[in-house]
Amino acid sequence: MTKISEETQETRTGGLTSKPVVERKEKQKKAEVNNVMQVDDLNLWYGSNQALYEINMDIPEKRVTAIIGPSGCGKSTFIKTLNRMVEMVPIVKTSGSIKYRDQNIFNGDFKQEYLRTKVGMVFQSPNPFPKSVYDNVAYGPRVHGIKKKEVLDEIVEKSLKDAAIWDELKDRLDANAYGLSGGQQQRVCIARALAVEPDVILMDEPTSSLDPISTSKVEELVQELKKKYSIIIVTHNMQQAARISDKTAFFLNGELVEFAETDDLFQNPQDKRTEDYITGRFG
Ligand SMILES: Nc1ncnc2c1ncn2[C@@H]1O[C@H](COP(=O)(O)OP(=O)(O)OP(=O)(O)O)[C@@H](O)[C@H]1O
Repeated sequence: MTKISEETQETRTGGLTSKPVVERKEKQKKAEVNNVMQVDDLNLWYGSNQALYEINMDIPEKRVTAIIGPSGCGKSTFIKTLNRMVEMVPIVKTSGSIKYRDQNIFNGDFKQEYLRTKVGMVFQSPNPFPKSVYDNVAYGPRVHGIKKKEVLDEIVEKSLKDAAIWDELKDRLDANAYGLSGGQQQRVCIARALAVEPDVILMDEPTSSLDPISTSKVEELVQELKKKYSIIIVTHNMQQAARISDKTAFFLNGELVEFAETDDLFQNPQDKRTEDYITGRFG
């Protein structure tokens, strides 16, 4: 049973990024997929309020994994747990384990700085520093001790190219990032995340504040980025999840209700709650 109509599928793709469903499925079947992160029995509490319940999830390498679900279901909490940013809230407690490349990130000897380098994050609203485009992108490498101008130049160029914004900005590297459009700012923030050579990129509703053209640029970029990086993207927009992700996780009230290949989840959901959500009966 097709849950999203042909017409919606046409509208949502706009002919930009999607491949025929059958072709995509074939590709996925052929490809051997490793996991970059593995979440086991994860629970999380804000003080006495439990926000995540017994989450088990293997996150595939070099794929786009979408997290969907109604407001307050724990999507942001979940992805911020993957790089332990959630623990910036002092009342947070967790149990269970999250492995990044087979090492438990909650272990005392797992360096948080290393985790944040390897598991980068892009936020809902573009948040460039009030500095030049160049300094924004060079910020992380400088913090990591890279000082040589030639090396920084190379990193800045490569990161902006990988974020598909080099051509637009190569003559404006000294311009203040605040003066860019929202969509350009978001791609500079993606370049800033890429500059420290992450492995996983967490994106928390990265297009929710962008116009449709900037949104489609970021969506196209995500398709490019997954060739090198593993991407986990929170989105309120089910059409976006269907357009750009390989796997989708549906969260509800802090539980992971269903996690499947995106086409399967949208076309043949196994749980009634998933079906009700994707067909718009709630949320
Ligand atoms: N800093 C915090 N302190 C206490 N409770 C919090 C905090 N952040 C989130 N929560 C609670 O945790 C639960 C999950 O929130 P979270 O923001 O992860 O959901 P979400 O699915 O990302 O929502 P939205 O789609 O609205 O962004 C909610 O009940 C929320 O109130």
